[in-house]
Amino acid sequence: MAKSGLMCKIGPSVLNANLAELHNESQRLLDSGADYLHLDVMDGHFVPNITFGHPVVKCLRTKITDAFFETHMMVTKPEQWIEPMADAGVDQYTFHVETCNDVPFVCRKVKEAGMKVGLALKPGTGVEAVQQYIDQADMILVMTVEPGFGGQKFMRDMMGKVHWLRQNYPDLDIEVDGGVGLSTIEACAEAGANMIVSGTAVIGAEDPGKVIATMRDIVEGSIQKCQLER
Ligand SMILES: O=C(CO)[C@H](O)[C@H](O)COP(=O)(O)O
Ligand SMILES: [Fe+2]
Repeated sequence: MAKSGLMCKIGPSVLNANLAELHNESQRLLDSGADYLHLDVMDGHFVPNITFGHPVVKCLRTKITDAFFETHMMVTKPEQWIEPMADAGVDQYTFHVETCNDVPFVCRKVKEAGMKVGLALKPGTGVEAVQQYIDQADMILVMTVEPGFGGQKFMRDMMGKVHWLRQNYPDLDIEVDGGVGLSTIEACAEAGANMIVSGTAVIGAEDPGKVIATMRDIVEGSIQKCQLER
């Protein structure tokens, strides 16, 4: 039996939380069992919405020193924010290939700045847009909503991309983001996603810890099943 190091990781998004309480809300999610924080950065150009940038992330880092921070960069110029985000204490810099003229250059710069590289795909972008760069990335993010807003409906037809990536790259970290919760996690797990972003479904839950634990059980079950079949 082939052995894989694939791990399930649950990374809540604070996008729809009360951002006046960013530190407390983030800490509550980590105390509820989150493995990392998914921080949605929007510039009002790449997506029709604005959230926060590196100054806010830097402040949050002074309060939360030990958690893994991923920034999901929904910005027109991903190369512009590499240094500021590294300085803010970001661990993984996930940027969209649609807006990037030179993906290998940005991957290299992100690594040189000491961060992991995530490559993100909008729903309309096929996996062929990242295929040639997979060896330069630590993770591929398959968006399951149009980026820009939390609380949207999960796009089930994105699972074909996740499945294709998992079939071809058994040990790759594959993240899903958008509309993921208890009613959609099985589809994500069966397709092969191992990094799960969940915003509204976790933030709005009476017991976020229970939602995170249930999603983890389902994803870990799929990873085990997949390993047994290999
Ligand atoms: O990148 C995003 C939106 O562009 C968010 O991460 C995502 O939408 C999470 O929120 P929800 O689970 O509520 O959909
Ligand atoms: Fe996101």
